[in-house]
Amino acid sequence: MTDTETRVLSVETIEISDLKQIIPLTDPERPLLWMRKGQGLVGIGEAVRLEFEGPTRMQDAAAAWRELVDAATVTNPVELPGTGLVAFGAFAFSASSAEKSVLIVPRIILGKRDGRFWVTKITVAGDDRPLPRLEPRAFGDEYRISLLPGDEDPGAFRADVETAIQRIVRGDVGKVVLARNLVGHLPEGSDIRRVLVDLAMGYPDCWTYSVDGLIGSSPETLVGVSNRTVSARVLAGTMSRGRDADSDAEAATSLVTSVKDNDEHAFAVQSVVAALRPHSPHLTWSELPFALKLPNLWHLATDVAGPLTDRATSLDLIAALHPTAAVAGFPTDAALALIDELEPFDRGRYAGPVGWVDAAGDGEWAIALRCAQISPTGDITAYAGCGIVAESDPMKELTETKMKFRPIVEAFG
Ligand SMILES: C=C(O[C@H]1C=CC=C(C(=O)O)[C@@H]1O)C(=O)O
Repeated sequence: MTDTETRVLSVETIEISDLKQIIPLTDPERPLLWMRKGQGLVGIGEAVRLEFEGPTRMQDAAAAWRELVDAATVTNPVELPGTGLVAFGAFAFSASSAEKSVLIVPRIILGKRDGRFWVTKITVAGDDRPLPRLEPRAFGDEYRISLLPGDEDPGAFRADVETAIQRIVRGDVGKVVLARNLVGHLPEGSDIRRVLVDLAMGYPDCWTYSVDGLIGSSPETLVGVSNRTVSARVLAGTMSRGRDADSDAEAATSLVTSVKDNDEHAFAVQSVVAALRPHSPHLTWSELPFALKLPNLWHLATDVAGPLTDRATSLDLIAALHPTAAVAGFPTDAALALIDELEPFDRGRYAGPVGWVDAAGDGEWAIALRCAQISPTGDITAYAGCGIVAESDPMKELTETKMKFRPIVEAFG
């Protein structure tokens, strides 16, 4: 349902004794999923769909969500994060994107967290359709899909990085994040949950998500809000994993001591802290970033956290944070202008916020990285980008995009 008239929802969460695998429960062709370390949420069906676009898409979503929540009757004795009324969301990176931003309230949500399990059923006043069945569905046929260069070949991407470096040296911008894309096609009727299982098993410490055709495994928490506490994990600065234990340790050491990567990282931390401070004046974070190990690469990482001193919801905070310097650059406006000039494609929801929000406004939102968008006709577009600073080397940045494509390329292949 996409009209603007406020829906009256009736929501009931009950605790259940067990829930094994959650991915088989969601829809094979339009799965709704949010998962990390084996726990999370799946949605079945669509009770309400709200669409947004333009420069105020996140603020509009925050306002629409407040209205929907105010009109809902919620029975929720479980009171864990992710229980009661919840919407899954995915937002376009750019204010001028042709891709819609969405909040989707499923008809049924199943969740597991800290050894507890629940089912939430959501009905819309006047909607007499029976609720979808709540049982695992067998996986569809296996498939292997190759993803090939999309709007630019690797040489053109390297040339863009070279141009970006010149602009940085000239002083137009301090850092810019440039991305490229890969494309492929998913045959009709393919079971997308196969890719999600691969991502969730291969990258258990990342957020594996699927919202309205946007799928991926992101290591970066844009913002989490729980019990009036805000948290974020800022990533920027990347090194490939070593082939053996010694070279891997060396890779981690060279990342944490790299001036180029630390510069790139500092921009990203500053942008997050500046956006969150008005809502959380007593934020804390470590002075030096740590090396976060993923199966395909190392990242420089900083965890930021603090108590919220206002009534900001997680949707208000994604509006305040997006786009961070980890996905746009710094200063933001100059970086966005350079992205518009150099990237020959619409990023869609790549590098935008993806996650969920509940009735209290709490939620978990990642930056949509290591992802692909699957269109309703099966076209797949995968994205990966890199932070460019004055010391960047175009060839190394191209190699970095290849490492960042790995989760998605391997999950489809
Ligand atoms: C823009 C991406 O990664 C960002 C997050 C972590 C490390 C990054 C980097 O080292 O460039 C990027 O800022 C991407 O994966 O497409």
